[in-house]
Amino acid sequence: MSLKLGVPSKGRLMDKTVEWFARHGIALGRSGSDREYAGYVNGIDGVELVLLSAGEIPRELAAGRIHLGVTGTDLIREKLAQWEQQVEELIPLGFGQADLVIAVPHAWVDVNTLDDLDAVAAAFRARHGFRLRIATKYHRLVRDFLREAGVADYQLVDSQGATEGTIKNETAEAIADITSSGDTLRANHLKILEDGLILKSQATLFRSRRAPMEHADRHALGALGTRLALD
Ligand SMILES: Nc1ncnc2c1ncn2[C@@H]1O[C@H](COP(=O)(O)OP(=O)(O)OP(=O)(O)O)[C@@H](O)[C@H]1O
Ligand SMILES: O=P(O)(O)OC[C@H]1O[C@H](OP(=O)(O)OP(=O)(O)O)[C@H](O)[C@@H]1O
Repeated sequence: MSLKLGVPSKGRLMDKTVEWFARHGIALGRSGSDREYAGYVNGIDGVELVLLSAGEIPRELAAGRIHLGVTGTDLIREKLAQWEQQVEELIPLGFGQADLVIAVPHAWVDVNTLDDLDAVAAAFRARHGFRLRIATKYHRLVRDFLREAGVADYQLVDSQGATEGTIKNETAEAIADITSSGDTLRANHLKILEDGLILKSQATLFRSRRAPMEHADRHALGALGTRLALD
C-alpha cells in the first residue's frame, strides 16, 4: 500500500496543481502518453499518484479510495453532505479562485438584493403560475443559501454547463454559477445580487478522514506534511 494522492488530470486545475507541488520539490507526472491516466510522484517516497477529474475527487476522498486530493472548495461543499466529517481541509493552494454567485438580468432594474429577488419570485409565481427558475449545477449550496436567506418561491433547474445562456434561452430567469473574471456574466447581460455571494472557492489540498492508513502511509503523510509545511 502507499499513500494515494488524487490530482486533476485535466481541466483548469491540472497545470497549476503540478506547478504547486513542483515548487515544494515534488514532481507529479504522467507515466505514459498524454492520454494515459497513470502517474508518478518523484521527490517523496511512499506516495502514489491517482489521476482524476476535479469533480470526482470529493467522492473518492469520501469513499476513502484516496488519502489526499486537490480540488475546489466549491466541489467539496457541493458534493459532500456534512463535508467536514468526511474530509479535512489541509492547505489552500492560492489558485482556482472563483466565486459562486446568484445573478439576474441587468434589465431587472428593481432587483439588486435577495429581498428583491424574493419579492419578484412571489409576483412571478402569481403571474405565471409556476415558480421562478434558477439554473445551476450547485444544487445543495444554492438551496442551503436561499433557505438561510428566507427565499422560498423558486425552483432550481439543472444546468451542467453554459448556465448563463439559460436566461437567453428562456429556460431560467436567474442563475447561480461560478464567476472568475466576470466576463461571462457581462457578456450575457447579468448582474450579481449585492448580497448574492454564496461561496468563495479556491483549489485546496484535502485529506480523507475515511481512507485506511497503514504505518507506512502515516510515515509518508508525515514526510509530505513536513515538505509542504502543513503544520
Ligand atoms: N472560471 C472558472 N470557471 C469554472 N470553474 C472555475 C473557474 N475558475 C476556477 N474554477 C474552479 O475549477 C474547478 C472546476 O474545474 P474543472 O471545470 O476543470 O473541473 P471538472 O468539474 O472536473 O471539469 P469537467 O466538468 O470538464 O470534468 C472548480 O473548483 C471551480 O471552482
Ligand atoms: O467569470 P469568467 O472568467 O467568465 O468564468 C466563469 C465561467 O467559466 C465557467 O464555465 P466553463 O468555462 O467551465 O464552461 P461551462 O459553461 O461548460 O461550465 C463558469 O461556469 C462560468 O460560465
